[in-house]
Amino acid sequence: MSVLDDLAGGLVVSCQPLPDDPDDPMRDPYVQARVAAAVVRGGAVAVRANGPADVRAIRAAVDVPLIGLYKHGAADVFITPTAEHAVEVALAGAAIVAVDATDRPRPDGRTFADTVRALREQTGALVLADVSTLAEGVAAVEAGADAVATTLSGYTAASADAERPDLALVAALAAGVPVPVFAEGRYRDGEQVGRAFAAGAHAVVVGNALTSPLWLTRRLVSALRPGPGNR
Ligand SMILES: CC(=O)N[C@H](C=O)[C@@H](O)[C@H](O)[C@H](O)COP(=O)(O)O
Repeated sequence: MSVLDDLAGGLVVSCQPLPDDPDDPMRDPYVQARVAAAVVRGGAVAVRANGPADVRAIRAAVDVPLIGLYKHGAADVFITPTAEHAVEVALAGAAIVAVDATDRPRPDGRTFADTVRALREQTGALVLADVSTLAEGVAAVEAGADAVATTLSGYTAASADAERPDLALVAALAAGVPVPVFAEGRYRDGEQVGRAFAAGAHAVVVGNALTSPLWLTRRLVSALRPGPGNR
């Protein structure tokens, strides 16, 4: 039995500050650990978290498996861009490490397969490949990924026109790769989560719609403002 089996049919909650706002007041490991404790109390089967400090704090606060990632740098590939980032977040307490597995150049010039190999040599963590297309998912599994996630659909040139959330990619991956598929990215309500499971998702990851007061408030405030379509 792998830790992935424990997540089948479950809701994973991503507990992270907003990446595009360095002054998000939620950017604090203690705060993220309390958010994680709340979502686990509410029924989350796993928590996704960014960076060794948050992963360590959350690891101490909850008993569920952690999906760790390490956002770093300003290059296109910024979700766990190197093997060193992957190892660091695994050693902080992530049972599963999420790594960008898109076909874009990586900042260290190595391949996704190199990163998977290094992580395996140094830790017991599993690898969740964050992809934006079916082809990237197939390549990631060939390179050794234990699971794939639709996290980066809508964030790459190749997926700019994809639906949001990308249920078609969930269905294509579920039919096209022999590993668990995580539906992630822009899931906002229970109806969308249900559709992801119906499309073949192993688990569904929800972030901002559950864990970011900043994102939620900005969204509501901008909907209240008079403007085209809002009158
Ligand atoms: C593209 C990127 O950087 N995604 C990140 C991945 O960890 C997070 O910023 C997202 O919040 C997460 O994927 C969950 O998605 P949403 O918050 O839409 O439910």
